[in-house]
Order: sequence, then structure tokens, then C-alpha cells
Amino acid sequence: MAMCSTFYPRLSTHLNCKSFSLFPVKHRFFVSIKAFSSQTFAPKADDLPASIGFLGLGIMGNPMAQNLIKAGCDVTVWNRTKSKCEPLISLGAKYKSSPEEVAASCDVTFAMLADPESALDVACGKYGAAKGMGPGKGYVDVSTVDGETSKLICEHIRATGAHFLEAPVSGSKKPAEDGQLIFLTAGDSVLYEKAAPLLDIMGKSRFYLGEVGHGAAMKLVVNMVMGSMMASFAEGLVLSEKVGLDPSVLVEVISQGAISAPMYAVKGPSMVKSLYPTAFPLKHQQKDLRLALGLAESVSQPIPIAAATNELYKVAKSHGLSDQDFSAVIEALKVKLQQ
Ligand SMILES: NC(=O)C1=CN([C@@H]2O[C@H](COP(=O)(O)OP(=O)(O)OC[C@H]3O[C@@H](n4cnc5c(N)ncnc54)[C@H](OP(=O)(O)O)[C@@H]3O)[C@@H](O)[C@H]2O)C=CC1
Ligand SMILES: O=CCCC(=O)O
Repeated sequence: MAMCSTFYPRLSTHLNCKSFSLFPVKHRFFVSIKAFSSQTFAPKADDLPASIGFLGLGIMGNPMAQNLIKAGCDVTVWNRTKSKCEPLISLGAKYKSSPEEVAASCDVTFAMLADPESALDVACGKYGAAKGMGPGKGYVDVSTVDGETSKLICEHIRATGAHFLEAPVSGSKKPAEDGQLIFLTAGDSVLYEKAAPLLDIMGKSRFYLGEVGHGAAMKLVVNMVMGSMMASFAEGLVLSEKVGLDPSVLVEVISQGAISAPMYAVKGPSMVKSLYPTAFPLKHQQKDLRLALGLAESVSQPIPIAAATNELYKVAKSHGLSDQDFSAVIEALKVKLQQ
């Protein structure tokens, strides 16, 4: 039986954002805001899925699954590289040797995979999760993929009689550890409601954006902006140093002005020291820019800044920086041209 016992006291509010002028009226966007409250709305154990699967235990999947286990949930894990399951097993997780077996033994299965190819393979491949799905079950894909991939996975899952939710996340390693992610969900609303208490363990807010593809699109737009912001920040740091300024002072100046952003304050000091401890791998940021370019292409929308930014991340990848944090994109600007 599911026992999610260590909930923080939280207030959950559902807003129909049709009433907000910021949102287009043709879609019904449901925004759920969690906040700490003196009132306790701990979900009843009866409301929670009894057993939860988690596929993909990388930088993000590991802490997300950990938070479910620590909240008392009954979690079964699988990862391509089995050794990454060990820390979770020692916290109380069960293990199955394929996505199919995990899905067959769980009510709701989450997947946090690297890219469209791996998300598709884990969901729809030979021993994929779809093989173990069926009526009454749910599949929640929290990987960052394009809408087309998400729709394909959705088709396979729904064909089994199960429900599908795409739920990519905004927020990186630390927010994942702290249960402070932002879920950008779309798909079967029945599953959205069923998974909500689990999303609330792993995150601080959740957006329900309608039909499958909207969650993926929102995530790609956000990461397109983030990738360009980081590239521009990197240019500023390199240029400031070239003209004899102290880049640490630039970080401080930016932090006090209108363009301050937590990302600059968090990443800036280590970028100045040429250190890039990986929270968000550079290869994933380039993947997201590539997918955002495809999204823009699908509606003939020019995104020249993102296109140029993508080229810079590709250069960074060609210099062996794929597995470094995406802030290592600055190194692509330091490369000396051959004389
Ligand atoms: N890191 C971050 O800050 C954030 C990342 N994301 C997104 O979340 C997803 C996961 O990111 P993150 O955890 O950082 O990435 P990691 O690279 O740390 O983890 C990737 C996961 O995918 C698995 N995987 C890769 N290829 C395959 C394959 N062919 N078959 C099966 N499994 C595979 C890996 O397994 P194995 O261990 O065997 O390699 C691992 O479990 C990505 O889509 C990323 O864009 C979203 C928000 C923030
Ligand atoms: O996809 C990665 C997003 C990282 C972040 O939101 O900080």
C-alpha cells in the first residue's frame, strides 16, 4: 500500500487561467500553485497510486526517485546501467530488469530519459514500458523531448488502454534534490489528477497545458531562452576580461540590475574560475536548442538568436564539452583561432 507520510504542509490551488489576460483564451490552462501553508493538506494514502515505477536514474531521475522513496512511496526502479539503481535500492526501492517489468508491476510509471531516441526506446522498444502497460495504469514521461516523439509514445501507451501524461520539468539538479521542480504537463487529465500528489513530492508547481505536445513545446521554448541567455552571459564574461575588467565584478553588477537572474548568480562565480560542475549537461542543452529549432521550423517562425546559439553549443560539443555543465559553452568563445 502507498504510504506517503512525510508531506510538507502545502496548499494546492487550481486556477483556470482563461481568466488571465496573459494566456490565450483558446486553450484552457490549469495552473496549480503549491505554497507552504499553516493548513495541512496531506494527501490521503487512498488517493495515492499504490506502486510507482521510475525508469532512468541519471542526474535528474535519481533525486526525483529518491524524493518519492523518502516520502514513503513504494518505488520500483530500472536504469540501463544497473549500478545506478544501487543507491535507490539501499533506500528501499525494488528493482526490475526491464521497463516492461517495471510497468507491469506498477500503477504509475515515470520515465526520465536523455533524449527522444532513448525515451522512445524505453517506452516502445522490445522490452519497453508499453509492453507492461494496460487499463488502469499510467505512464508519465518527464524527459525533455519534442512533441512528435511525445505523441508517438502517447499513441503506444494509449493503445494498451493505459493513460499518458507528458511532464517535462523546469529546474535542474538542486531543485530536483530539493523537490522544487516545475512540471509542464499535458495529456490525460485523469492521470494528471492521479499523479498530482507525486508531482507535489518532486516539485513546487505544476502546469496542466492541455493536449500532448504542449508540455514539450513549453519546455523547449523555456530552454531555448535559457540557452541563449547563457551564451550571451558567456560572451559578456569573455569580453569583459578581454577589455581589462574583472569578470567577477560583471557578475556582481548584473546581479544588482534589471537583467539579474538566479542562473547568472549561481553559474557566474564558477564560470569565472573555468569550473563547470555538471548540473545540466551541455549535450542536453544543445539537444533542446536543436529540438526548439525544429519546433520553430514547423510553424515557419524565425528564431535567429537560438539558431546562432545552437551553433555555439555545437562548437562546444566538438571540443569535448558534452558532459560538462552547459555553462562550459563559454569555452567555445575562448578557443584560439589557428594562425
Ligand atoms: N540535468 C538537468 O538539469 C535537467 C535535465 N532535463 C532533461 O531530463 C532528461 C534527463 O536529464 P539528466 O538526468 O540530466 O541526464 P543524464 O544524462 O544524467 O541521464 C540520462 C538518463 O537516460 C538514460 N539513457 C540514455 N540513453 C539511453 C538509452 N539509449 N536507453 C536507455 N536509457 C538511456 C541514462 O542511462 P545510463 O545511466 O545507462 O546512461 C540515464 O538514466 C533529459 O531529457 C534532459 O534534457 C530536464 C531538466 C533539467
Ligand atoms: O532542462 C534543464 C533546465 C535546467 C533549469 O531549468 O535550470
